[in-house]
Amino acid sequence: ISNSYELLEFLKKQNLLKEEPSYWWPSSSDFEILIGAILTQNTKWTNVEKSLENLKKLNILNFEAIIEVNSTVLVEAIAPSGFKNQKSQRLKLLAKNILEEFGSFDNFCQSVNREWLLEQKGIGFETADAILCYACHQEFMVVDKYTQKLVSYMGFEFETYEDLQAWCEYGINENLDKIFELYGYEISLNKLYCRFHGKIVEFMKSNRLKAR
Ligand SMILES: Cn1cnc2c(N)nc[n+](C)c21
Repeated sequence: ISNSYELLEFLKKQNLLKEEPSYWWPSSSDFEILIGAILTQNTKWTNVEKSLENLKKLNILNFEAIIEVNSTVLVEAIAPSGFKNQKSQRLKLLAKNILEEFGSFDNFCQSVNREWLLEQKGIGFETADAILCYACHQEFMVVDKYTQKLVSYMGFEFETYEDLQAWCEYGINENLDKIFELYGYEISLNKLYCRFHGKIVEFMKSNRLKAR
């Protein structure tokens, strides 16, 4: 495997997403993905699902409710995903800033850029790209520790998050015609990034690599 297109081709053959939603990241609303992207930091996805379940029961998966809800209630609701005090403060602040700056979730998704997100407390490259890609459906690919591990198995080493991201995005963009053949239709670049990252995560979680 010499580029990210060949990696995608290899992963596609494993049918890793057959049980998964078409954009991989599960959600009944894109707003929920914004919250999940913060909650998933430094914890297992199953813990995030528990926190999201709690938030759904409280019916507070919207900006106004996240801002208004009593802090202790929010802290306890997101406790399963860890760092509950820090993450609840950051969720409230982010909801407030987005409402002030963009007025609505839809306008946020159309207008927000990576720089604005990176200025928000508690949002680094991976969280910003997860929000941009999965919640806002903009053309950014998420890379993470799973991606790092998989490409280093293939003999690639990258100094930075953005070098790894560039390698993943470049191979895809350079081979779009072959990818449309592979998928049998002109899949959007955002959906491609969503699924490619999802395949990498599911592949690494399936321990197929360790077994080899
Ligand atoms: C959405 N999402 C984010 N991180 C995930 C993970 N590790 N495993 C599975 N899913 C669905 C995830």
